Amino acid sequence: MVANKLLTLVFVRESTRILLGLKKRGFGMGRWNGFGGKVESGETIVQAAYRELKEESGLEAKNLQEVGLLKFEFVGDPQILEVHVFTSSEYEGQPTESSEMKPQWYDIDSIPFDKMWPDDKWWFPLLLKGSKFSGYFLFEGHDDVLNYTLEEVDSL
Ligand SMILES: Nc1nc(SCCc2ccccc2)c2[nH]cnc2n1
Repeated sequence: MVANKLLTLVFVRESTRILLGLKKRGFGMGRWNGFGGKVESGETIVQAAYRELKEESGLEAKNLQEVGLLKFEFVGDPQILEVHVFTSSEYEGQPTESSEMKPQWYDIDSIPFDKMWPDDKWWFPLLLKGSKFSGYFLFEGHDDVLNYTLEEVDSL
């Protein structure tokens, strides 16, 4: 059994808009996404979520809530990405460009799905309506989802 790679993904949400970041390099470069990254040894998943948001956006979240668990498998790659998705509605600071991400507010009615990971269009509506969700996506390359499962859950 290959150990999953633990990752975090944080979306800061206001009533009518959500903060996304344009990934400037590395995995997912050129796509708008939430803020996140690897869980380092010696920190919890939640601590990693706070840390990565601060590092990548300049924002200090005050109330992270875990809302989703997503697993991504890529054909030919034994490592499965296990992404813990969080939202925050209270934060301090101003969105600040980092080496990794260029932040921008998007109205929740005009999310740029064509410039995001292809799976997002399926689970983002669940995030926006406040559901908790769990999903698995099998990718071939970074653009094609071969199959997926996605369900709303009562608890993660
Ligand atoms: N939205 C979304 N995000 C990711 S990776 C998120 C976790 C991450 C990884 C590396 C740096 C920062 C954040 C995805 N992978 C496959 N589909 C996907 N959809």
